[in-house]
Amino acid sequence: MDFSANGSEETELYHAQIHLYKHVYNFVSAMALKSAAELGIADAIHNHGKPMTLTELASSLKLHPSKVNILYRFLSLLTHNGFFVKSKGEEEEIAYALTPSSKLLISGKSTCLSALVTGALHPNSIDMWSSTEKWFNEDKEQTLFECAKGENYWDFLNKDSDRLSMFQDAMTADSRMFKLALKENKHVFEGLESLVDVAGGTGTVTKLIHEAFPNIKCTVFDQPQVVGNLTGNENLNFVGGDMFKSIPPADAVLLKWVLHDWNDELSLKILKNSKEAISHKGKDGKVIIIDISIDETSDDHRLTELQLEYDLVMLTMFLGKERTKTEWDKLIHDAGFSSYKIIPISGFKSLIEVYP
Ligand SMILES: C[S@@+](CC[C@H](N)C(=O)[O-])C[C@H]1O[C@@H](n2cnc3c(N)ncnc32)[C@H](O)[C@@H]1O
Repeated sequence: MDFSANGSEETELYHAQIHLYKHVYNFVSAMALKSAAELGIADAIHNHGKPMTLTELASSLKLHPSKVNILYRFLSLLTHNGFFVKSKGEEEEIAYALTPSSKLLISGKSTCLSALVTGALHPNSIDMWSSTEKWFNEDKEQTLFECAKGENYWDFLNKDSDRLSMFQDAMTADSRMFKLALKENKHVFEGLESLVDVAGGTGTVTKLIHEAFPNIKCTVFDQPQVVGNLTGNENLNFVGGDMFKSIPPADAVLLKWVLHDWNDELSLKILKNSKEAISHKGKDGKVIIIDISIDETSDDHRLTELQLEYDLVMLTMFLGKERTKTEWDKLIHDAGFSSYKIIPISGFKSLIEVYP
């Protein structure tokens, strides 16, 4: 479409329409990506060892012949969106190759994010969005999830072991990416004798820390139903409990992807309990927070958009929030800590070292 009639009212209108439609249909791109993860397209191309033609791909995915053209249409959008690239295969047929983004869907790799894609886009997480109107109009403090399903997300998960494992698998996928951040930020953990990973899930992050620093006594602390059946070794143990009551003592408390689940009042409680847990180390203890820190001055539109989208996910699921630098500053000081340092890691998250 030609918008060369610069500045005309029509041009502005067309731009506005495209902008609006683009945002309306963003969900189609998300769902096409989910289909790619479910079908295992990246695995098929990876296992083939070279770009695959549509026919090869459809046959490897064991699709019914009537679905080959449907696969082609999905691949067209996914290719446009940067998940595949087209090249010329043998006999000049178009073949599809992986890109850095679709390589994140190869199963068995430490960087595989398929479980995050399918978990985040599962009806369990998506259905609630049809209740936003009711949520806005109800005179009640509750999450959108609660408004839609009649119970909070944690109760919903805890009722069904398949749901709980799906959630933990999504978290595990995200946590595995931490390996890179750990490599780049070894100094944060050097010199520690003990560490407690609070709300550490099934321990993916702790295991990576344990691998890199086998001498640190690591504890994964989470709800009893999450860690109850897990066993570790001499320097890696699992403890069930409630972080709002107390946290096991250690030189350092790790809070990865935790504080964004909670509002300021509850986050303060977790931070104060964390301060208590490191109190035996005096000024040498520390709390390590891994979460998003929104930089309001950033001109990276895509990054800020992702961070703000995460903020709405946290709000709707948990009444939690992604915090700006200013909000972190206030929360950390309100919890009684004296100083902190924000280190950007893994693209859109930050590691915040907090000192008593
Ligand atoms: C978003 S997940 C983060 C898991 C992990 N830190 C990670 O990055 O993969 C939040 C975790 O908080 C745990 N949790 C929720 N309430 C808790 C409580 N009261 N005490 C301890 N853990 C809790 C959940 O079981 C879940 O594993």
